[in-house]
Amino acid sequence: MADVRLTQIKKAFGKVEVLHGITLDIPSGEFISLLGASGCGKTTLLRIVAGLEGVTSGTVELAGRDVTALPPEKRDIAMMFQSYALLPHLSVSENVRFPLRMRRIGSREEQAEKVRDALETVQLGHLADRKPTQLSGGQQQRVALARAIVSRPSVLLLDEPLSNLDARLREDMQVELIEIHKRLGLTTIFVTHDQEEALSLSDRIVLLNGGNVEQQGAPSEIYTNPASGYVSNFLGAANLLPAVISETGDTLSARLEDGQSLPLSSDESRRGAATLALRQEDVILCPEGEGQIVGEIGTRIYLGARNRYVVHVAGTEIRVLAGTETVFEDGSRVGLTVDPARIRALPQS
Ligand SMILES: Nc1ncnc2c1ncn2[C@@H]1O[C@H](COP(=O)(O)OP(=O)(O)OP(=O)(O)O)[C@@H](O)[C@H]1O
Repeated sequence: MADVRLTQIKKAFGKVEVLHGITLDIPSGEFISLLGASGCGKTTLLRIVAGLEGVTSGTVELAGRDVTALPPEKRDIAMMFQSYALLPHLSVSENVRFPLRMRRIGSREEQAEKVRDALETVQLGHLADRKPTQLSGGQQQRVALARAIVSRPSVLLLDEPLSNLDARLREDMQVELIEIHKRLGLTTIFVTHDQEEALSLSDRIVLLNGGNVEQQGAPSEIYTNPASGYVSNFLGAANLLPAVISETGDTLSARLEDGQSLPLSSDESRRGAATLALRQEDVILCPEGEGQIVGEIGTRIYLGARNRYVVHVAGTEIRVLAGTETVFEDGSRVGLTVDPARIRALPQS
């Protein structure tokens, strides 16, 4: 059964409609990410699930119960925000206990035990008596997470919870989130505008665009099968090249704007004007004349274990991730090869 069911959710602020009829079923225990550019409506949708924002029309059901008209405290959910808002005058354990006190959940002893459990889960048991100001940013974030999970809500809502952390801490917290999710099995809705974070954490990604669902699916599915140029572009993974697809005898090829052609897999069903999506790691650079097409190196960006090249090809620029064994100099002509099975043909954008 779906743990969270959103049906035709519309939301307007004044005369401006920002959600245009979102329908989503989230099964129990799933980790789902709402991904999308700033202003696409992610936070508004999350606040609607939490009950912090009303809907203009549509329904919110939690565990089969219509909660559309219920206030947040009557919904079995917890939310963790980007600004984790710990109470500075309370100790770590008192902060974590706070929602239990507010909702009058359990006796004092039961509350103390739940707090200990939650702090152990985020590995902060040893800091229970500290004040938030005596903690690092990452530790404060973990206290906020403990506070969100202490009442064992059936649904956990996370609004960009890692965006205030530096890159290293962020990675640690991502791993921790995955582990906690596995251990507790909470249905989790995670809002982010960071595609890598969404790809690495989620069972399913829902990509929003301007208040509509643009595409949803497992991370690998969305990554390898973007339904539109927008998705492909948003995932930051693919280069988009205009092309015309045609068949000559048994061979299928895509003619680029400068007349060069790339072979396509015979499985490709699209014909005519299209947009090719080539992922940066799928384009192989080689000496000019050895590739399927030619281009010219614009810039090389050194990334440590890899190089990223900007390559001018067919009147546009594409990005290519390559190893460091061979270095191609700026301005040199190169060949480019792509396995036809790795090329996606999207509608013309
Ligand atoms: N209380 C409000 N009153 C009026 N407009 C609002 C209100 N809250 C949000 N909006 C508008 O609704 C749209 C969606 O906002 P929302 O915060 O949901 O986007 P978001 O995808 O979470 O963006 P971000 O990643 O920047 O937080 C935006 O255009 C925003 O300006």
